[in-house]
Amino acid sequence: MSSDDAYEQPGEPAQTGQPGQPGQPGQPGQVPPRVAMLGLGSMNGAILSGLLASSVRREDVVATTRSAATARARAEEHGITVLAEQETAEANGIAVEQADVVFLGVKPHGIVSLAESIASRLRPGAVVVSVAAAIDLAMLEGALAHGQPVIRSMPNTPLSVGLGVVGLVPGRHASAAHTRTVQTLLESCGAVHVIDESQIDALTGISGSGPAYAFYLAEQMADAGVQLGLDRALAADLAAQTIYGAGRMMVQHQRAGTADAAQLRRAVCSPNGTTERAIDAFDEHGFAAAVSAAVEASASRSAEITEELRTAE
Ligand SMILES: NC(=O)C1=CN([C@@H]2O[C@H](COP(=O)(O)OP(=O)(O)OC[C@H]3O[C@@H](n4cnc5c(N)ncnc54)[C@H](O)[C@@H]3O)[C@@H](O)[C@H]2O)C=CC1
Ligand SMILES: O=C(O)[C@@H]1CCC=N1
Repeated sequence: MSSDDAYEQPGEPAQTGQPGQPGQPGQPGQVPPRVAMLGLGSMNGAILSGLLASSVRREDVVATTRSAATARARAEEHGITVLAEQETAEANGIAVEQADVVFLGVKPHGIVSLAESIASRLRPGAVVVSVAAAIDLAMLEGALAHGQPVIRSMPNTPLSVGLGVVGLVPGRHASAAHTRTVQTLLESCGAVHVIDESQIDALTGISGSGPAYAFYLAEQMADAGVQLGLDRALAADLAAQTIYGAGRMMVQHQRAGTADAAQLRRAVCSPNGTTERAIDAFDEHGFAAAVSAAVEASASRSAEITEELRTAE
């Protein structure tokens, strides 16, 4: 390793966004917020798992689904109250009545009508957090009562295991205290960045869609291992544990300021060794261009959906 590649061993990072910080809801002396999760699919389900494992009491959560069968399955899985629209026409309105924080977790095209349907049932101080791609603050605020606090967010599914990352864009009526409540809640299961709305499409391209890029890389690594003669289970575990280990190592070093991704990569590449050949192969096959195009495509699609929904209004 050359001197510019040298890196020190970091301690455990302690900074904003790390789970396990003081001041989380649910700790002694703090009243945990009451939470409503409207829609309990991949994303809201991941947030719910992360919150229940860290900072929110089961009795303080009410969730909703469309079908009764899904409501029963999710209620059993998470040990919470889940109301189904199929059985209770007012399920979403009922779920939000006592809530301090309301997560809107349906597909983008359903967010505005969902917000409109609960507008009159929300407590005036309740903060509404949309997890939807592409739905901007103007659309959200326009669907709710004047003055209702709103935060646009872009989370990712590793929140379910306490290792997510979330971008938050506070709306006009979200006070510092509202933002702090949501930030503290989500910091119990991931890193949180408060950003400007102009940055959210780019953030979506990196961290919102990004877990899929890591899973795709793992799929391809495992497939390549099988082609080299490994059995599928071994190849899949080698790929998953390698991405997990590299990710944790990179986060620790980057946050401690001891090494960045490029330095860590170079430290694996022995001169004229195996990894150097692999990185050369990546470069010959256009790896950097492919990643750049993928992030750009996700960010552009987010902006495109915003335009589609705005013109459909
Ligand atoms: N899946 C992901 O990794 C991420 C998703 N998002 C956003 O999260 C939102 C949800 O996406 P997914 O969870 O992937 O979709 P999903 O389809 O898994 O979940 C949406 C759920 O909402 C339910 N639903 C629809 N209308 C409802 C209603 N009126 N009342 C109650 N439940 C209702 C659906 O039955 C479904 O189970 C989207 O807006 C997406 O942009 C954001 C970041 C990452
Ligand atoms: O694919 C999507 O549109 C959503 C938003 C970011 C991740 N999943």
